Amino acid sequence: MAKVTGLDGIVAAETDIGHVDGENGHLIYRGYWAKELAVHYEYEEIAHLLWVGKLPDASEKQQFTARLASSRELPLTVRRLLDNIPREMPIMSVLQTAIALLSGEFSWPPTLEQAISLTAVVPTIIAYSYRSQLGLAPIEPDNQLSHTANYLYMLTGKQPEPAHIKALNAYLILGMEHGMNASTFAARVVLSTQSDMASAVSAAVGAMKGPLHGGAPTEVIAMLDAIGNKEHAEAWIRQALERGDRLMGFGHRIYKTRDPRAEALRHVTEALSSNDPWFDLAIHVEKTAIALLEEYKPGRRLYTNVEFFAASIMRAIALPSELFTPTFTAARVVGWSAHLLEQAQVNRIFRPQSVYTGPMPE
Ligand SMILES: CC(=O)SCCNC(=O)CCNC(=O)[C@H](O)C(C)(C)COP(=O)(O)OP(=O)(O)OC[C@H]1O[C@@H](n2cnc3c(N)ncnc32)[C@H](O)[C@@H]1OP(=O)(O)O
Ligand SMILES: O=C([O-])CC(=O)C(=O)O
Repeated sequence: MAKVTGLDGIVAAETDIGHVDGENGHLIYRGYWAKELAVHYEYEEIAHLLWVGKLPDASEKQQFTARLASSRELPLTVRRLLDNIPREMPIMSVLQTAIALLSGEFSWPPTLEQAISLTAVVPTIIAYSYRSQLGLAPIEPDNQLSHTANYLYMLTGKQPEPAHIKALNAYLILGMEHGMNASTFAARVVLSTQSDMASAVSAAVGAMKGPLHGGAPTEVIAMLDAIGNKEHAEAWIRQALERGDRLMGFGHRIYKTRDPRAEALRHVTEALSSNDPWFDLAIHVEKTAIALLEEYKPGRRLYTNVEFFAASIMRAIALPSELFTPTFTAARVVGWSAHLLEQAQVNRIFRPQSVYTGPMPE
């Protein structure tokens, strides 16, 4: 019998939120192409779409944006925690701990209000923790700025460039939702025990940080730095594949063609990075890697995933690599909480089976 691993092909839930069509390379959020939403709408509007089920009209958008902005401040308990946590703790671990702390104020069943307050506070926790690691004073949120602009502002203390806001907004929207990926599944499993939304999101953050999931873009930068220039790309990738290493930013359980988010992010990055030799190298490495993956892993259909160009876009807007996975988390918290609201509507505890392969008693 074939080894049972990874729940490959198993349907764990029905959802109205997002659809990942892996054969055709399509991603749909509640009936809309995600790649279109990313360039025509703002973070707040797509959060509304994913949580409430429809795009907001102008007055709904205004009210909803104000609601989200008014929840950005850190609760005192979280501020105290962040002031006392060791500085060298990775930001994802800080985030996981801070969200777990908030679970004391959350209870079953999950609500839209809870989704708003968690989503609003995640960028503040990231920026507070990032600045504290650098020995810098925190920047209070500016409620006149959009969710995306305020995140960049809290990181740097400077008014962000419009082109950076636009690019980050597109990335955050494309990162919000992706069906039953590992972190969303983890969140739904925790909530299915009638635990609270913050505990479920804290578990999702733990799943997100692994290098096979949301931790990959940092490794993409490391790979490109190690390759260094176009002339070394082929030899470097061959050696990696011969050692049995995985190329970060390539391969996907569902996409058997190019991830549509990679395509969309490549276009957004191109607009910011014309004449950037690093981006030129990234394009060359992508092409070389796809060809070599087919040579070393024939028939596995391994293509670029979102993380390859997530790394490029975050680098292009001058985010340091330790912020890559936290920034992805600031996007995905919307999808997690949308799934948790949905899970509560149809809840039944998740309890798959295992096949016992150990010895039996004498
Ligand atoms: C937001 C996201 O989470 S996007 C994904 C981000 N993660 C990465 O970029 C990490 C690199 N990619 C991977 O490790 C994988 O492709 C995953 C984790 C994304 C998907 O894994 P799975 O669907 O379980 O694929 P699985 O591990 O079964 O791989 C199938 C085959 O392709 C190979 N393969 C898969 N991805 C890669 C890769 N990136 N580099 C080299 N080989 C790979 C495997 O070694 C395996 O080969 P085999 O048949 O000889 O054993
Ligand atoms: O769907 C997956 O398995 C991983 C992924 O791309 C995501 O979570 O965005």
